Amino acid sequence: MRRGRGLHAAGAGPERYQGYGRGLRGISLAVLQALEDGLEKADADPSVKAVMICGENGKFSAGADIRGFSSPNRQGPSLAALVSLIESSKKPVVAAIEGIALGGGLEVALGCHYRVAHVKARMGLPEVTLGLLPGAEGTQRLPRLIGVPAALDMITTGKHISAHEALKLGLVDEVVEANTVEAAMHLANQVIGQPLGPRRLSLRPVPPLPDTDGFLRAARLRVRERARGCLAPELCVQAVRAATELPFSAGVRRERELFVELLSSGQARALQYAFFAERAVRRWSAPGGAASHGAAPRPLRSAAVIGLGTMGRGIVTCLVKANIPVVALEQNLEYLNVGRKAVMLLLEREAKKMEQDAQALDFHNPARLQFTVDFDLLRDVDLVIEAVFEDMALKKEIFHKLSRICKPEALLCTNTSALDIDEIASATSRPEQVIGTHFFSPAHVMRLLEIIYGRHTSPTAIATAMQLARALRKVGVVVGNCFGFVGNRMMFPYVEQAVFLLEEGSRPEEVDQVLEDFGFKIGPFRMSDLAGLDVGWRSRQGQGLTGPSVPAGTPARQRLGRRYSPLPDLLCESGRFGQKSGTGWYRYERAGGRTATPDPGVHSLLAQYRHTHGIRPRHIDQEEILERCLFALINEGFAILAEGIAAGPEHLDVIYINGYGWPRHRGGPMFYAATVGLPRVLARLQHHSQAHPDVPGLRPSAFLEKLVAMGNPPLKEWMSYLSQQSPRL
Ligand SMILES: CCCCCCCC/C=C\C/C=C/C(=O)SCCNC(=O)CCNC(=O)[C@H](O)C(C)(C)COP(=O)(O)OP(=O)(O)OC[C@H]1O[C@@H](n2cnc3c(N)ncnc32)[C@H](O)[C@@H]1OP(=O)(O)O
Repeated sequence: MRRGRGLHAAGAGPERYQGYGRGLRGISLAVLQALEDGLEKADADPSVKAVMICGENGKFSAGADIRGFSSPNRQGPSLAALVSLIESSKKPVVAAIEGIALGGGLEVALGCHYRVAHVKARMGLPEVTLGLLPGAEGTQRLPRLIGVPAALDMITTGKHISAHEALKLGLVDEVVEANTVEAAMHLANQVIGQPLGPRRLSLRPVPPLPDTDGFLRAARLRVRERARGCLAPELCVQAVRAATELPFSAGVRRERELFVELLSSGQARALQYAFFAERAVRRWSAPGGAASHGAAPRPLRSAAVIGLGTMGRGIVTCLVKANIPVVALEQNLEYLNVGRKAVMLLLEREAKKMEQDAQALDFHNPARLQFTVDFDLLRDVDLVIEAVFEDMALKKEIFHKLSRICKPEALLCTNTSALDIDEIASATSRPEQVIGTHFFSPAHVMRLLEIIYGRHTSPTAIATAMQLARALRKVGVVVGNCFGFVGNRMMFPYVEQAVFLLEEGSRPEEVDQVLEDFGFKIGPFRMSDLAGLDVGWRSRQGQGLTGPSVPAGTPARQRLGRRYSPLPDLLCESGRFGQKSGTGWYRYERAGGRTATPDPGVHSLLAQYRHTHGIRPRHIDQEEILERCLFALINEGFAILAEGIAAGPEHLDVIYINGYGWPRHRGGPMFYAATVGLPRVLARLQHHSQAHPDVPGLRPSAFLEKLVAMGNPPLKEWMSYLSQQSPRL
């Protein structure tokens, strides 16, 4: 059998037919055409008794070309027609699934009469993650094959399942360890002459449930709750409902209507943008022209983590999960023992979640995970991640020690959320090996890794840190060095606006509600309570914004000539540190509790505060809350782009989606700004800035003004309007 590119249609008889495509980049029109031609020929050729369809290079198919959904020449309908054509073939058609069968690829396999999968193959219908539903009749065939609950789970989550799971569900007929194509040919030869009716999924009834309607109603509520405004999961449920209530052809029509609704919702465009943005950020560039394509990473065979606080514990856990042997270091035995217990607990929980793979973690083996107070054990590791608390002096002391102890090529990472990487690097004799790796809490869960290069960081160090992100299954985003880097720097004006809104008349729960309705996983006040209000308090003390170092006579609501709100400081001074102390912007059931309840104590504190400062509270509507918080954040994003701290708007969006709970179906803050339209963002910032002239965060960035003056160009062209690339890139 000859193998080319793309899905192949081949005869199990003497004639073979094949089609060509673009492999992982999706089923192309050429592949569709070739499959159609092949099938028609096979049907017409009496010497062909059966047909086998396989992919190229060990991959069945990654599905439709995602870029095609936003192009005027959409290929959708012909894919559905092809699936029907396969199913109606008079000769048995067998799918040989190797590697992956995703989306339209799996729908092609569902049109086949039999499916054979390689043991390592993975299958799924990830359309929902792209804001769509399986629109080539997949929502109608899958429930008929594996039942409503399992089909709904696959279709509404988009998860990939293993060959073994697929076999258990009845999605495939056979799983093989050897040659899948040969096994499929063998099966094809065996089934020649057997009746095809029962194998045609469109002719099968959907297996009934005791209460299908109740099940689907509950499922709809569940996905709506989880989706936070994202339409696709709910419409997926509606499509599956159609399969249970309508004949196949009417169900297909309903599927198509729902698909078109999703395609035109704007959310699909945002989610597809996010898909490509996450891939685009893998390509990075740094000062002096260094870039991903020219830099090779060093091997990462072992690592050390310094500091077993919340962040350190999570980082150790993800390194162990990534199969990288770790030395975990604390400053004394007492802290080490506390840290060790916490890490073991985390790993046990992770092992439970991973079920059959748990043994692979092997974390009781000292060769995999070692706890120590001895810096000398860091001598040979390839990578050190320092994760002590945010204290510049302490970090510098540690890095000075590291540069004496570690081997010369070891990568020295600091887990910091805001501190100057160059200053930390200056404590070493090898600043080219020093890099910032900003993990997000909980570090073993959150997908983002902000990677910050300093003035001297080498391209090899950046490439190695990106490799680390990949090994940890995180999305690494390379950014420049400035206070707060990208994520936190954009977060400061957002949180600042949220607090100003409280001064002016809002309540924490109102502001949170508006932002959670927008789609954020958690509003700014719930988030601050979760992170701990003392963290920001300590940082503001360090910056001289609050505490004894503030010069006498400084107005309470002003610092450095700009508006300042002492409200968060007042909360901390009264022992309100958030969840950990049981009170913060909200009240919790106990210290460490997680259920936030609006707190009358905070309401009266706000009333008292406004009275003290002569502020007359006013009603603030949802639009103002949204605009002031979001546009301030976006405005900072434009300043970051103009300064060259990030290579493009996609970087900011990927950071926000993966690290800050920005709703993915809104594509990230910069994509959202483009959706709203830059002229409107500018006009509203101008409006709010006029109302609050002492708030620099609302003053429109020059880059935003320039883009509007240049006619509101599309997001992908923004960076070309910077007069020269910033010195940092
Ligand atoms: C007018 C309306 C009519 C209504 C009728 C509508 C009918 C609808 C018909 C069909 C529905 C079918 C829908 C689909 O099939 S949607 C696509 C579903 N597939 C996916 O979502 C898979 C997406 N891809 C992945 O998850 C991964 O890429 C992977 C698991 C396949 C491989 O992962 P990895 O090895 O990590 O590689 P990369 O992710 O880095 O990918 C490499 C490279 O390939 C690009 N790419 C991957 N998949 C696609 C794709 N499906 N389309 C386009 N491009 C794809 C990816 O972007 C990378 O590109 P690079 O960054 O430029 O290298």
